[in-house]
Amino acid sequence: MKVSIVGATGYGGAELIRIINNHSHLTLASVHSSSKTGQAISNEYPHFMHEVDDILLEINPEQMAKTSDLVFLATPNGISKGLTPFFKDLNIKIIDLSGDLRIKDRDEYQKWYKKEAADEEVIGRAVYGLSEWNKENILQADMIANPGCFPTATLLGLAPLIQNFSAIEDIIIDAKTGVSGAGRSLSAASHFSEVNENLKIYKVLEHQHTPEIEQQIKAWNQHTPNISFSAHLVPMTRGIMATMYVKVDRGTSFQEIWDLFKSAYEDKPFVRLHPPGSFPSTKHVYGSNYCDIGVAYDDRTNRITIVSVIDNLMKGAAGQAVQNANLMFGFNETDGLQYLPLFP
Ligand SMILES: NC(=O)C1=CN([C@@H]2O[C@H](COP(=O)(O)OP(=O)(O)OC[C@H]3O[C@@H](n4cnc5c(N)ncnc54)[C@H](OP(=O)(O)O)[C@@H]3O)[C@@H](O)[C@H]2O)C=CC1
Ligand SMILES: CC(=O)N[C@@H](CCC(=O)OP(=O)(O)O)C(=O)O
Repeated sequence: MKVSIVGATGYGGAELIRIINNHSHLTLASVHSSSKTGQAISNEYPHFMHEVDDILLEINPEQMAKTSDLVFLATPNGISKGLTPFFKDLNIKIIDLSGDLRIKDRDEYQKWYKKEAADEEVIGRAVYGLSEWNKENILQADMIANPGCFPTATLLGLAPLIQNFSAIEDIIIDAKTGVSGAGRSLSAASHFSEVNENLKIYKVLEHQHTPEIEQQIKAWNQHTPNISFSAHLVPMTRGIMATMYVKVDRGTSFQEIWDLFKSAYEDKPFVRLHPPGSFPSTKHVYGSNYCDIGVAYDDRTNRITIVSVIDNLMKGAAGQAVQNANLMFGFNETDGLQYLPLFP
């Protein structure tokens, strides 16, 4: 299968190139840019030198549909909602890495993203690509809204509880991310001297991933309460850790919780449970498509602590996007993604 990438000069696009270069069924047909056409992608990213030297092309949906079966849109929020209508009647599947097509309620999107939402029809067509939990719909889809990085870590950690435990009182999500989550473009917030030796909370009560997480947990169980979510910037390049505290309104036991997680994830190749009493760190998944999870239960407070880690550029973006492409085209779910994490 041939694929093209819009936004190839960004971190998500570059990670897609790295994976596709190693994939047995996906081949890179073309890379596209809105600002650097005519340059080689290896000029932008010298680590691709002699392996991927494709020239960046302009974004021409009709031309792309002639040479590709699938296009990845690795563009900032607000761009793909304008691009997707041009692909509408063309024979090409779409995986959008941005937040544009994830939120079904247009008013909610506008409230949290502070941008005009995509057309109703496009949003209706897009299938939410949380690979582990929406497989049946992804298999049939021709357009995927790839989940956000924090929602991926959070939802994989919460799923076994929300889906099976009806009595949940309260959910607090305390999340941390590395700086590559902000993309490649320059900003004061990701400046070395403002990130190094610093720990910063941001977008307090305003984070755009809040409605995405709530949309999915309420789809699993409509009685689930709203979440308290906070994001922190940590001086590291890659990685997300979501530490979640879930209060239940009846006594349970570690064994009951553990059994739910074990049965939820025993057949899911990219979700690994840490043995009781041990917890993952971001380096356990660095550069890989794994989501590692650790769980504990405090019988003094009736709170369950879940720690979920991913690499934001892999399972949080490009890795999950390729996992979804594998499902859409009927390949093995793990094709091209069987990297062991880079350690140390
Ligand atoms: N970084 C991460 O960890 C994650 C990112 N995402 C999402 O994935 C998407 C890509 O993120 P990321 O790669 O980090 O972002 P970057 O900022 O690194 O890259 C985005 C790319 O989009 C291109 N672009 C900018 N404006 C336009 C435009 N008007 N039309 C077409 N292309 C444009 C730019 O390339 P050029 O100028 O060459 O066109 C740029 O390189 C975003 O929506 C992000 O929210 C999702 C999960 C995790
Ligand atoms: C460090 C940092 O700024 N991270 C970004 C990650 C957003 C992202 O990539 O997700 P979307 O596709 O939903 O925008 C943030 O927290 O907003």
